[in-house]
Amino acid sequence: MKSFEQLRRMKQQSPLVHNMTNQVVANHVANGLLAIGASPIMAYAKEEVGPIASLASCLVLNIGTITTPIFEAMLIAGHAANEKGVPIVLDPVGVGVSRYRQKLVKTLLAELKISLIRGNAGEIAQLAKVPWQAHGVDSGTGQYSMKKMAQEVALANQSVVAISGERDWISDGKRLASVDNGHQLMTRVTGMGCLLSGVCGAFIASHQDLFESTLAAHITYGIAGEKAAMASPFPGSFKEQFMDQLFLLNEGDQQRIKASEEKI
Ligand SMILES: Nc1ncnc2c1ncn2[C@@H]1O[C@H](COP(=O)(O)OP(=O)(O)O)[C@@H](O)[C@H]1O
Ligand SMILES: Cc1ncsc1CCOP(=O)(O)O
Ligand SMILES: [Mg+2]
Repeated sequence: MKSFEQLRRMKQQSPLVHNMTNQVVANHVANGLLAIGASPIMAYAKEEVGPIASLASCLVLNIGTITTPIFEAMLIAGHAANEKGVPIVLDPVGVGVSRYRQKLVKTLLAELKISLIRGNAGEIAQLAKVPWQAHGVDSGTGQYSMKKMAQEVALANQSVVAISGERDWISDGKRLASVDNGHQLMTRVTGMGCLLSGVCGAFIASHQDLFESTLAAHITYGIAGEKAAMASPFPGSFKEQFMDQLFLLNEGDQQRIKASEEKI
């Protein structure tokens, strides 16, 4: 796994990541992307999202506080990105909480070519149509195999799928990997999944292989979480430490990798 080589390449390129994210986390996502070495831009107006998505290195669509005008702008941005071959990440935040979100996500998946669908177990379970007790925007609980869910949703949508949690699962339908890096405190700060979606976008933008770059993003992000938790055991200071650790990630952290690829 050449995760840190990919991190270095990403930093060199400093990809422009166009985020159409939610109101809760926009600042957190922009700061995290800057800390790790990417270049964020947030833009939502239908009049400008097409040109911005066309010149970006990646487009991230996050439905966390979606409204109909933003949804319509996402379609414009998405079509522009697809036309130029700009990869799209979809974070279906809380897709299980309302029929409205389900309908919007269905349309996004039908109309756009999405490179990566990244969400927690509750969100991906909703897309997989398997029983799950999601808890608002949090993952909740369920019995269905996460690795099966990742594979199935990847095959159904012809995209890479990443499910986050204590163990992350990444699949493109043919390959499957798990990542055990990360720390429980990451669930005590809002926007940690949303920022991960942005970071995945930055890695994908800088590498040819979607599966490998998604894996590298999860590994490095999880390691930053572990290092931040060593320095601060409480959510407020953890959040600040986490930003610092995104900035400090380097090849010396290689030995912290806890990930494996499985044959399927
Ligand atoms: N229990 C946990 N232990 C370790 N890391 C976790 C745990 N839960 C989530 N993470 C990490 O936190 C990050 C955000 O994941 P998650 O909380 O599932 O996303 P979301 O905020 O979208 O629900 C990921 O990097 C994931 O690996
Ligand atoms: C709390 C909340 N409500 C709507 S979006 C949002 C943020 C979700 O962030 P994350 O999925 O990264 O935990
Ligand atoms: Mg989330």
